[in-house]
Amino acid sequence: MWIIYKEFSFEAAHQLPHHEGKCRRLHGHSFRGRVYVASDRLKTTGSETGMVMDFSVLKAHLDPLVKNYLDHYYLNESLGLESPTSEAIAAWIFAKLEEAGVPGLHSVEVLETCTSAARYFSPRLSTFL
Ligand SMILES: Nc1nc2c(c(=O)[nH]1)N=C([C@H](O)[C@H](O)COP(=O)(O)OP(=O)(O)OP(=O)(O)O)CN2
Ligand SMILES: [Zn+2]
Repeated sequence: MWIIYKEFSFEAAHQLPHHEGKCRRLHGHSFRGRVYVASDRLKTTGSETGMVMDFSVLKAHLDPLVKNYLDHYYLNESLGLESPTSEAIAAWIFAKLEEAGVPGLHSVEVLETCTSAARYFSPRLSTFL
């Protein structure tokens, strides 16, 4: 079994209206993230020979999401989430990539700060934690 990932990053603002502390206020982060793809085989033909998937394929899926919804956006609005926690953002990105048909999509991780992150797994892989 192999698992590969592609990292992405974006600067964005959000607020968590239910939070009883500082995160209730409008604030921003330099978010970082990783999209993970898993496979039990490597490609045996073409330019992706020896790969689970070319990293550039993942980048091509991520770039429009970053450009159109994530980078320099107010996430409550751009993602249509009342409370865009790291958990909710990771699930939102996962759903978009799943909708786009990324094969072998395993999980999406979103790091809000250097020390805080959430990772959303496909429900199909709920036993794969
Ligand atoms: N499970 C979650 N908890 C919190 C989230 C979240 O998305 N999921 N988000 C926040 C806030 O948005 C906050 O900006 C980030 O939290 P935190 O790690 O507390 O940030 P700090 O930089 O203040 O961390 P320190 O370790 O205290 O420096 C809150 N919780
Ligand atoms: Zn925050």
